[in-house]
This record gives sequence, structure tokens and C-alpha cells, in this order.
Amino acid sequence: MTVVSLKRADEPRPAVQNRLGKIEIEDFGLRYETANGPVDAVSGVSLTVEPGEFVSIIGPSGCGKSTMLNALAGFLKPTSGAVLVDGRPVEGPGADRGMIFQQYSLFPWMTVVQNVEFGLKMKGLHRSERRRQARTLLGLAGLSQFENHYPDGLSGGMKQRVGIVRALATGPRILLLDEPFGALDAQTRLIMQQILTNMWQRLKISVLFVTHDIDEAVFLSDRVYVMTARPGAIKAEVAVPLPRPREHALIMSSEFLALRRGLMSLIREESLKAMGGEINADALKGLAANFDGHDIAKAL
Ligand SMILES: Nc1ncnc2c1ncn2[C@@H]1O[C@H](COP(=O)(O)OP(=O)(O)OP(=O)(O)O)[C@@H](O)[C@H]1O
Repeated sequence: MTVVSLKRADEPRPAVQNRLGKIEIEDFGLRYETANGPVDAVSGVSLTVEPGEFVSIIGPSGCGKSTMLNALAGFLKPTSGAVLVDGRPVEGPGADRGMIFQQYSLFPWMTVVQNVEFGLKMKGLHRSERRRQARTLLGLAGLSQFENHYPDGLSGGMKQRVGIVRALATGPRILLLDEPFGALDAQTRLIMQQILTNMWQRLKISVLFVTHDIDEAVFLSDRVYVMTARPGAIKAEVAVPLPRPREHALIMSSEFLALRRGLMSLIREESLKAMGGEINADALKGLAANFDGHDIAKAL
């Protein structure tokens, strides 16, 4: 079995017929205008997510991962290139895309079930139908007995589960997740990964998932894109041909470890480049002065 296959980003892939939720990012660039001049966050990125696919993006800090998700969500406009959902350019936020951030974004004055029902209310659904749909999704996420709790009384993992359920309640075709489990402890993170994959498989939506955690990317994804240091571009596309459903014991398998090693070496180089930009010679001189004249800059 080929465990790590690196493909060119523009290589054709078989299309899934008659299904919605396709993401196409074509030669995408985004420049921020700041008081200190322009910042090219992302440059010339092309990537695709087929309907129903689970795709992750990993890359060094500041390479533009969040910028890209925000453009897909419709919060930012590309400076160059195009961002398409089901063949149409993204013009702004829409109910076809749900977004989940690392920070929990629940309404603290609403109960769990009211938070989940909120988007359905905006869609004009009748109260009894809203409650029925919200309860079905809360059941899938193992949250049935917490429906009348307020967010303040929930753990971080539970809040994030409610956030995922809320984003899914309006029936998006695409779920965009930006480091959603970054603030959770390791054990809760594993449980959340399992819940997310279960819901993804049941609902058959497309997922684009940003993470810093290589194990998480391999465990969850069909494919992983690796980005370069800023301005972010695609360095590699890695297929994850591990069978589903996946159990956590998989992370000890030789196939998983080979993928992990491959991704690790791809990303190490870019992380060093990204850090190199921040560690300048003056900063190192400053450090040396703090160490009784010992030249630790040379040792580095
Ligand atoms: N509103 C903004 N104005 C100016 N520069 C910005 C803005 N938002 C992001 N940037 C810069 O654009 C670059 C990409 O930022 P972005 O947050 O997209 O990266 P990231 O890969 O998600 O980072 P991290 O992994 O640390 O979350 C960074 O250098 C960042 O400082």
C-alpha cells in the first residue's frame, strides 16, 4: 500500500456526481493593508475539497490558514484568484457554510437547546420542528441530557460540541473548522475527534479543518494539505488511505506512523523558515548580553 502519496495540487481527481459541497480555491491570494505597509498573508493557493470529503490544512504559524478559512466563510474577499462553492464565487457568509472557531461562540443567555435552535429560528422553522431537529443533533453529539443547561455550566469539550451541533443545525453542506479543539485537554480532544467524524459520516457534508496537530490531521482526514511559511502556498498534498471507521488504536499502526513521519518532515522545514523570520540577529545579541557576555547566539 502506498501510505504517503504526494500529488500536485492541480492533478485531476474523480468527481463525485450530483452532490453539493464542493470547495474550489483557485490561485488565491490575500494581502492585508496595514499601517506598516501591505502584508501578503497567502499567495497563489489552489486546493479542492470534493463533496463529502474531510480535508485538513496544516502549516506553520502565520502562514494564512485562518485567512483562507475566513475567505471561504465569506468574511474576507480575495485580493487575487477565486474562492468557489459548488461552482459559484463566495460573495459573503451563507447558510451553506458553517464555521467553528477555537473560542466557543455560544450565546451565554440561552440554554443548549436554544443555542442550537437559534439558526433554525432564523430560517423560519416552526417551534416544534426546531426542537425536534435540535434534539436529534444533540443526541448524535451525546448531549441530550444537557439540553436545558446554560453554556457557563458546561466543560470546554461540551461547549465545543454544542458549537458543532449549532453550526450543523441549519444543514450546511460545508463545515469549516479553525483549530476547534486547540483549547481542549488531550483526552477530551480524542473524544471530540470521534464525535466529529461520526457526525461527518452520518451527515455526509464536506469538511475543511485547520489544525496544528499532525496526528489529528491524519486521524481525521481523507487528504491533508501542507502549507509553506508566509506568504502561505501549498507545499504538498498528502492522501490518507487509512480505512474507515477509524478507532484510536490506529495511531499505533505502521501506516499511520509513516504518514505522520512524512508530514512531520514536510512541516518541520516550513516551521523553521517561519521562525527564522522572527528570530533576528539583534534579538540574539540581546540574549547574549543577558548571559554574562557568553555568546549564546553562536551556540544557536
Ligand atoms: N487583520 C489583519 N491585518 C493584518 N495582518 C493580518 C491580519 N490577520 C492576519 N494577518 C497576518 O497574516 C498572516 C496570516 O495570518 P493567519 O491568522 O491567517 O495565519 P494562520 O496560519 O492561521 O496562523 P496561526 O496558525 O498562528 O493561527 C500573519 O502574518 C498575520 O499576522
